Amino acid sequence: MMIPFRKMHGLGNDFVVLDGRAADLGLTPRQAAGIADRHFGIGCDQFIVMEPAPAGSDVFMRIRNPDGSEAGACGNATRCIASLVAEELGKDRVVVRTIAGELPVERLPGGLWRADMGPARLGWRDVPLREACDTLHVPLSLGPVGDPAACSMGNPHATFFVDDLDAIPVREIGPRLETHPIFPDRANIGFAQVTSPDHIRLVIWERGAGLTLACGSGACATIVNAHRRGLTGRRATITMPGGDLVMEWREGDGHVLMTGPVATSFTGQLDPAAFGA
Ligand SMILES: N[C@H](CCC[C@H](N)C(=O)O)C(=O)O
Repeated sequence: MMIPFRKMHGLGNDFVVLDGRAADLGLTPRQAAGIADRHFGIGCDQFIVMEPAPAGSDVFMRIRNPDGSEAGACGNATRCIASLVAEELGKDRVVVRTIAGELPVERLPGGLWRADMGPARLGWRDVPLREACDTLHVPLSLGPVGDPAACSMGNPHATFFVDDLDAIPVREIGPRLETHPIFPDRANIGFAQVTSPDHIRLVIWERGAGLTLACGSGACATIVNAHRRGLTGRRATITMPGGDLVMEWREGDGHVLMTGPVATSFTGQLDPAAFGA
């Protein structure tokens, strides 16, 4: 049985998007992993399925990494899915629901979308961490990095602030930090170089996906952790290999606003049975 898919990305953080709203697609984790495989499948950083909208939202977004793990947040995909549903509904503002909450997203001029990614969760149990500790200074170091700040955006993030981002061996230390026992659910690992009070360079080793060109929830965690550390204001542009996101950690409710582009690369049809049982 052939089913339609859409290949999308946000700053090169790419997704295969399927629509499971009319009927459960019945995909197995093995089929999802096969579709996400860059050699034997279509290839993507995350595998996204749209599911029926719970009350108070316009769509439910199910997020899986290529390793099959489910995630509670995906900022770049949130903008992409919002743009699809907004077009369908003829609206400029929609609500995307994930397992972590309701995310209002609005269309801005110039093809940009601003997502309210909800509040940053700052407690050690929120991240989560293995034991009680100050999430502003997590007792962890490896090679040239150490002393990260940690928070959750519905998924776990640790941010290492560095002086020279280009000197960090991300591919070597990223996977070791992702799976460090201090993170019982693993973690997305951000390496951030603050270049001014309103600009940060960021590279992310993503949980369950590895090195990506951009990470929306990672950018959210970075602006939060940078401001908590007194390194930036509440607003900053975050430059990742795939491009820029404009970020704000809003005063008052502590929600994180993320503004950036969306793109469709191509659409097609696929047969799930071709990717295993
Ligand atoms: N790898 C992440 C999910 C995708 C996050 C990223 N693509 C984004 O844009 O936020 C995790 O396991 O929590």
